[in-house]
Amino acid sequence: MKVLVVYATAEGSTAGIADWIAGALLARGHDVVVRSVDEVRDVSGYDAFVIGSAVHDQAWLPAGREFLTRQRRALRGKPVWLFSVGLPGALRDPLRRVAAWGEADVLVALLNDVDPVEHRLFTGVVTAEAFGWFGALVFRLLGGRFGDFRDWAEIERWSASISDVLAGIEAARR
Ligand SMILES: Cc1cc2nc3c(=O)[nH]c(=O)nc-3n(C[C@H](O)[C@H](O)[C@H](O)COP(=O)(O)O)c2cc1C
Repeated sequence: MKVLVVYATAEGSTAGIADWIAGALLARGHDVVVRSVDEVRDVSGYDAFVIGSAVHDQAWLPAGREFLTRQRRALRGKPVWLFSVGLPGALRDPLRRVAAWGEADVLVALLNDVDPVEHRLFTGVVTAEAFGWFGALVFRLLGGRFGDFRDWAEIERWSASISDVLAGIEAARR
């Protein structure tokens, strides 16, 4: 099975997560290609998909949403995993929990186009520069922290679970 890992990023941390997932699948013997959504026109050669986007204003980046809409017919009937990259891990409770609840809203907006096996929300890299001075000030006042919050162990575990499902599908086809 040929797997496409594809991502939409503004600042690069989603690309890093996509690269990690692709590497983890490759290490488990899968045939994997990793690309930005802007680089992919035709997905007909792929059998499974891991698709991720950074979250801005509680929604996927337009390039990520457009990819799903553009490819919805090609994705139908194929296993698709979705991941979103936001900032819950950069906040403290109770705001962290409120931000994590937003996962449902982010996901619901995607379900018109795709019926995923699973969706995960990861925390990415949060920088003051990306927010601008006012946004950064508000974020700090809310108790937010800047930094790289990507949890590689969690991402590795998720990649391993994807690999197990792919292996099961491959075994059933033999
Ligand atoms: C303008 C802006 C808006 C954002 N809005 C949200 C949001 O609504 N929810 C969230 O969880 N994270 C939000 N974030 C945080 C980013 O999703 C997070 O920093 C992520 O790691 C960015 O991924 P990227 O480096 O691939 O662009 C926002 C970041 C920026 C710069």
